[in-house]
Amino acid sequence: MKVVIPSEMSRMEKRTIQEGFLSEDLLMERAGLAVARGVLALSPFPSSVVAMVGKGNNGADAVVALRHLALKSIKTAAILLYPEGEHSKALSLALKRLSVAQGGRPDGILHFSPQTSIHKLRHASVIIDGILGTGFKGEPANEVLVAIETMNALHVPVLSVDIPTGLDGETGRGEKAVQANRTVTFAFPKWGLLVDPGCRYTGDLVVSDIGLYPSLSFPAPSRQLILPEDMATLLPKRPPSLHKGQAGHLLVWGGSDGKWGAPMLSGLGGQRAGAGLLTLLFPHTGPKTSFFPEQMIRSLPESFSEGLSAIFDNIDVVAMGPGLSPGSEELQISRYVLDEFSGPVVADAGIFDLYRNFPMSLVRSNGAPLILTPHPGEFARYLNLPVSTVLEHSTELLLEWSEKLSAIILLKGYRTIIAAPDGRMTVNMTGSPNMATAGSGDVLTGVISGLLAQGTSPYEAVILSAYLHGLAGAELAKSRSIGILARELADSVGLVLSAAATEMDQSVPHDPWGDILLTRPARPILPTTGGPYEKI
Ligand SMILES: NC(=O)C1=CN([C@@H]2O[C@H](COP(=O)(O)OP(=O)(O)OC[C@H]3O[C@@H](n4cnc5c(N)ncnc54)[C@H](OP(=O)(O)O)[C@@H]3O)[C@@H](O)[C@H]2O)[C@H](O)CC1
Ligand SMILES: [K+]
Repeated sequence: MKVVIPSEMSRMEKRTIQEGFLSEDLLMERAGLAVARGVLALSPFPSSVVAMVGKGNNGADAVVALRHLALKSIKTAAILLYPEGEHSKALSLALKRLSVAQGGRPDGILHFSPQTSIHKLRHASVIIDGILGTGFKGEPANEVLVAIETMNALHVPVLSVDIPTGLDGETGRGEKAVQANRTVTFAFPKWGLLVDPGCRYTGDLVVSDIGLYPSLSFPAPSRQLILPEDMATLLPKRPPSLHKGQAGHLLVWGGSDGKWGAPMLSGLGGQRAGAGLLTLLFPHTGPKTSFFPEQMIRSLPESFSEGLSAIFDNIDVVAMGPGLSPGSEELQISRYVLDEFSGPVVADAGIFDLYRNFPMSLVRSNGAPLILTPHPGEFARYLNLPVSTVLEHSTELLLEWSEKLSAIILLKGYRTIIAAPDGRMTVNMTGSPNMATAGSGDVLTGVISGLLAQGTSPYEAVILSAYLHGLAGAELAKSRSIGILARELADSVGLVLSAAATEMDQSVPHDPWGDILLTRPARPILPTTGGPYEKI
């Protein structure tokens, strides 16, 4: 599904109006109706609905919604943050119409003051947040901050129009934003609503079609969200005559004393994703058998400088780094893999420590595909940045470094983000807290590599793996929400992959109006920055 940033959305809106396809008035009418439906979904029989109204069209949408509710005999009030003289034209008109629908009630349209508005707000069944939408830039001004704090301090359900006020729709940043129970966004989800920490403020997300000009001639979507319907086209094809030699040979290189399990789990992830053959490459001091009998072991010779080509000759994909401890030999082998091996390489875990003093060297001189799969702690160490910076600026950092390294980068997290050097970005919404267990990330590295081994193209393999890996965790959570093992997660990947290939329900949930409901997270948890990732 296409995902946009606010500036892109405003351009589309302008174009729709310029082309004479729909007027601003009609677009707003549809937006306001969608918000009114959203209010009734939160509270089917509201005693009163109050909207906090800024000066622009976000506020106008909220006022249109109030009019539709007022016409259903629901008690409504618009609380204005700015004097009439500062209102947009559309907002002024929407307020005039609201006043008619309210029968000219004097307490239907009021001015905001923290002291006098609190009573109305506290007794509302739902508060509509129409303070700022896609027009928001920088940090919320003081008067907006006061309004945000007032709303967040109350225990009244909040519905945000388009974007929770204070949230940056381009990056998902927003230290002081409205904590919404539901956000009704228009036409396409905004990137900042989906990524962490923005998703924690959004609540349930409804994407409502407001009838934009069809086939807007914008470039192919640069940002997207993976939905079940995208899966079928991405899955590797397995013809009836397939034999293991055609399903790809994956080599996982990694491990060190105390960490031999990591590459084994990556191998298992690759096998559960369908790789035909799996070899683990260990130093000569490493184990000679795997925990899993289906995995072959190859030991590096004591002096390996000449023997590397024989090892990598018949390999289709290399995954390197799980459990790896950095050293000069490791640097030498990684250089061989990056520069001489011609297939795709997936680099994880120990590789980031290996290259942390010279991050710009983690590139492939032969131009073959490179995929990096750090978690925020690894990415922060690799870039020599605080973890909090990586978490706050994940969108920008991924775009910058994926271009610099000509690599696809997948940043693991509550909402995993994937960036490609050409500027494409994908956010993944599947997952479950039961995946917070050692070896989860190793399995993901394996799943990506396993799909690559079967010929899936790199970007597609990465986004599909993120989706499947999260789905596997969510499926497991149905029977066990705590205490799962990474090997069980790998098993679950195999099951969801099989189900996806055969019988998966490929429709996106939607209500009778056609509004798409994207997520129903538990009561939002406030974001954390830094800390735990530094320890792993
Ligand atoms: N997408 C669509 O097709 C449609 C969207 N609609 C709705 O319109 C809003 C966007 O409306 P817009 O008027 O462009 O912008 P806002 O309402 O979000 O913001 C209005 C003013 O807010 C001021 N501003 C900006 N940043 C801040 C800040 N940090 N603190 C305080 N105030 C801020 C700014 O005014 P200035 O005078 O300060 O420049 C903005 O002008 C969209 O979100 C949808 O809800 C249409 O209704 C239907 C079509
Ligand atoms: K808003």
